[in-house]
Amino acid sequence: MRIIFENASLSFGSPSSRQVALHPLSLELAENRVGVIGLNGSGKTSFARLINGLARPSGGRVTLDGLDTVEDEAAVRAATGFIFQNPGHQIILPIIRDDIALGLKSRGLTGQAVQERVDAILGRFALEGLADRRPHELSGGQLQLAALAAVMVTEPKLLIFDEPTNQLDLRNRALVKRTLASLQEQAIVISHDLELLADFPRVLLFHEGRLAFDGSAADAIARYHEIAEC
Ligand SMILES: Nc1ncnc2c1ncn2[C@@H]1O[C@H](COP(=O)(O)OP(=O)(O)OP(=O)(O)O)[C@@H](O)[C@H]1O
Repeated sequence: MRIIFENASLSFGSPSSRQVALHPLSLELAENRVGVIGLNGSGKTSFARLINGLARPSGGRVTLDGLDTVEDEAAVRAATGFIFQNPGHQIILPIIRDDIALGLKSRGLTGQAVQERVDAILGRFALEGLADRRPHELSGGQLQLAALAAVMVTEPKLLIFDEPTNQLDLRNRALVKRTLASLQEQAIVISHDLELLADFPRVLLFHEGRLAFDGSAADAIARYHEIAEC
């Protein structure tokens, strides 16, 4: 999808105590992989939430293949999948299989059609043996994959990951990294795990609500080190 920010901004609070999360931003993204880095509170999640319409711009507009995130909110939501920082919060039903089916049922699918698509996505992520478990019976990495499966079962064109390796050990990080690398879908990945983004073609660095750098992963990470140390 071609994502276009036209002077899009996001702020909170009343005019007398305004908190600017993202200053007006104009940019265009079409790469298959885009990384997003920056210090805590720099505006990364705000940027991501503007893309899928979870946040409405306070000024300007954001479009995805010409769909406006406000005017065409339902179509934008259907085209995008957001994988939250804490998969434990994302999975809401007690059994993994039922949670994965939920997104399909809420789109009006029933019976065999749901079963087939759930089985297909479980197979894709090698989760078949875990499908009847409860979320607390999975490891952090398995939970992250289950959350991803629950989003991907509805076949969004664009995936947005908010810190997918947060709190994962080295083995689970590697699992998530391999999974990301194997996805055909377009993905925007917010992460403090710089290794995860090292081979991304484009990385955006946010600082104090502004885009501070936009370019190769190596250059963005080098600039991030300079910012973090001052
Ligand atoms: N709902 C809100 N109300 C008020 N201020 C907010 C709200 N959401 C975010 N902010 C502020 O906007 C700024 C940017 O927040 P954002 O969550 O986009 O940062 P981030 O880069 O994703 O941070 P982190 O790495 O800690 O997740 C922060 O100063 C934050 O406190």
